[in-house]
Amino acid sequence: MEAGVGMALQSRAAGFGAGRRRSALCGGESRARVGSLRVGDQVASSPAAVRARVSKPIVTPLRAKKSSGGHENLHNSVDEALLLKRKSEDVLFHLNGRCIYLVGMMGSGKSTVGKILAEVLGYSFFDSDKLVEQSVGMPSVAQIFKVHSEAFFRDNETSVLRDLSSMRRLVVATGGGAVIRPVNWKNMKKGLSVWLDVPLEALARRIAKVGTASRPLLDQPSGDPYTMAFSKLSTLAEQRGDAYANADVRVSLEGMIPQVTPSGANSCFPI
Ligand SMILES: Nc1ncnc2c1ncn2[C@@H]1O[C@H](COP(=O)(O)OP(=O)(O)O)[C@@H](O)[C@H]1O
Ligand SMILES: O=C(O)C1=C[C@@H](OP(=O)(O)O)[C@@H](O)[C@H](O)C1
Repeated sequence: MEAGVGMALQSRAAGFGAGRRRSALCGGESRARVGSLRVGDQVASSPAAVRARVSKPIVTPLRAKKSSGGHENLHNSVDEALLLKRKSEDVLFHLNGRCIYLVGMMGSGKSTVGKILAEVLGYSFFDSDKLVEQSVGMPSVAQIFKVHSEAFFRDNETSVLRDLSSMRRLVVATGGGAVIRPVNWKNMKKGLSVWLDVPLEALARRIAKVGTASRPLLDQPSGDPYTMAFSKLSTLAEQRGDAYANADVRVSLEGMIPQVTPSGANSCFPI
């Protein structure tokens, strides 16, 4: 593992919060750390540990927060939690410790969905953009593009994905452009790749809502944010062609479009 990326993984892991994850991710240096994660995984994969991990899905609190309350909502939440628990046990069995890589265009929800998925599965979550920022020692992807170049960012992204690919039980939100390099696919294919396929209109709406400052490929000095984002996203989608379709699984959000409100797309939660 290269020193920079190793450091980034270590500091990200150290900040991961819950003691359970800290003990799985912390300990040893660079390669040794990856090794210790594997050992921790085997321990944490016992049926009892898996049950403990999936007993507290976070989708329930998300729903509960958005609802107006009352018994019906509480019952829905309990049913959902049970359903989710059963599904996650099923998925965990088939995954057998392999990582999940979320791919998709900017704004497709890789980070948002990735955090939820990791929580539900009892996996650790990593955002490859954040790891690149940490390994380069810069606060944002935008700054890396500005001070260095897109090529420099892509090289670091490739290093991060290579390092992550030797680990287990992770959900990784990749950068939207990670799919353009075959070497990244070689690494992501060690796990299960999932393409969040969201229509460009919804992406542009989401991005216009939060602004383009953190996404240098979409950042424009002037113009209507929705129109500019839509136009750039269309060009990128065309350039990337079928690259996303290399993924093992495609989750299409086409059917969710009617639920997207003009004021924001949050009515889509949860996927
Ligand atoms: N399923 C969803 N429904 C509605 N909005 C979403 C959904 N997923 C993500 N978003 C919103 O879209 C924006 C971009 O999401 P994010 O997870 O950062 O995407 P990515 O990591 O793929 O670039 C965020 O403001 C997020 O709240
Ligand atoms: O599509 C792309 O080329 C990019 C997507 C971004 O990540 P998100 O998809 O998380 O926004 C980030 O890696 C960088 O700005 C380039």
